[in-house]
Amino acid sequence: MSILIKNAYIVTMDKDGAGEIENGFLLIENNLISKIGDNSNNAADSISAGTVIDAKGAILMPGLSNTHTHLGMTLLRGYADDMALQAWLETKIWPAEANLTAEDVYYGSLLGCLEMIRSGTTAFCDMYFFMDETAKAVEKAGIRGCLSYGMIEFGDEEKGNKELATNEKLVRDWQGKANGRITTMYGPHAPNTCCQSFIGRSKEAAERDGVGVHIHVLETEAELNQMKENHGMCSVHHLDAVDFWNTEKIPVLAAHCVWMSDGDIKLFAKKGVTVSHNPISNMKLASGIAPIQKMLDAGVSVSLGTDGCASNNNLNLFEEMKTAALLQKVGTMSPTALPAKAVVEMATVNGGRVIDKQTGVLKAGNKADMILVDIQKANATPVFDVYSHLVYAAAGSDVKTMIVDGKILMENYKVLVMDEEEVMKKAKECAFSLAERAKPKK
Ligand SMILES: O=c1[nH]cnc2c1ncn2[C@@H]1O[C@H](CO)[C@@H](O)[C@H]1O
Ligand SMILES: [Zn+2]
Repeated sequence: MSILIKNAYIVTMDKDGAGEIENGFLLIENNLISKIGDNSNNAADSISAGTVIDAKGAILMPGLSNTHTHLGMTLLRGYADDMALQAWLETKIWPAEANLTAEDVYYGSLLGCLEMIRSGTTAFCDMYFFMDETAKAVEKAGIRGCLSYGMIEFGDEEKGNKELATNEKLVRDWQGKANGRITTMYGPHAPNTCCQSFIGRSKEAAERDGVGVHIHVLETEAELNQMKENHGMCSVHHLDAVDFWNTEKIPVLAAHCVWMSDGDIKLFAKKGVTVSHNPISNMKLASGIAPIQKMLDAGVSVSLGTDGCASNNNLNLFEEMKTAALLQKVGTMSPTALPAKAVVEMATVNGGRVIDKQTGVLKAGNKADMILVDIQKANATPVFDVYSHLVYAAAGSDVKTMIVDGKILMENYKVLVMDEEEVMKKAKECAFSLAERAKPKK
């Protein structure tokens, strides 16, 4: 199987390599990129391929990576808004989740995959329940998923053992499946919903199994205050005591990181932790503004995430890129903070690196995960600077074609891997039935 894409404006995101190629070609053989180059002299004409895509009028770039989602929560899009995080979780979200079924999570996940395909996201890191169902949805949709089970034990050892066993089963059953598109992590939920020793144990299990860890950390000021009151230190230092941030053996992914001190940032830089910045969720729940420019200056690898659809309320990383840039500028009162190219790097290179080292950059030998962004549109006229266009003017709905692992998932706006109408219909049925079951009993 080979695919040749030609006449594209290629944004490789390869710092040491090709950079941008105004009129380029890219050859895919099986699931890998085998060649990439300049086509202004029609060099691609001598290459034969099974499928040829003429990408004139489009940007070819690495697919985006969404490093923090709860995919099953797409069913709860718009279910509870305009609330503070703790009240939102305790009075609305957790009671609804208590009624979730496997079928709900399957269709919620499939709907999430569909939305990601339509808006340019080729890979994501998830933390939720019924993860077999999310894995099945990822298998069908053709994208790349790094799946963790959201473990919550509230200091209860017996519950903790069960939670660890459930996550372990996910790792055993799915790690490396679907030609490596499905990978797994351990997902201790947060430092204020899991105790320190449990989080330490989940890190040990992850190292034993050779997979990463994914956690929420310092999302709210309330968490910071609670940790200081109960343990005399912030969540980052509390978990450093069990060596949680050590990335020598496995990747460590920390979502939110809004209330990080300068010392926390230094520690993350030194340890090599990947941060998932979720600006829209942080704004919607009024959690605060994460110090992203400071993190980048300190050398922390920062990626982008949407969080679940109940706190965003979509999975559109183009919106997230623009919001990230704007929020940093207003947060630091500096218009030069978080410039466009740095944001694109977060959504591609940095996110890709934590999911699969062979993704996030278009270069020979990497996996063939990429998108075509349509620029024959009013909102793309003119394009002076491609990064500025992608962050400030482009929309998720401008993504016209997606290839993951060498397979075309969407071509010229047509999704090839599922019946869209059917998926939306089923997801809607599941969502309304779930809301009905979650109503308080009289
Ligand atoms: O922003 C958030 N902060 C903390 N928890 C969250 C957030 N969004 C979703 N969940 C919750 O995390 C668990 C995942 O396993 C779920 O209970 C989900 O509702
Ligand atoms: Zn979350």
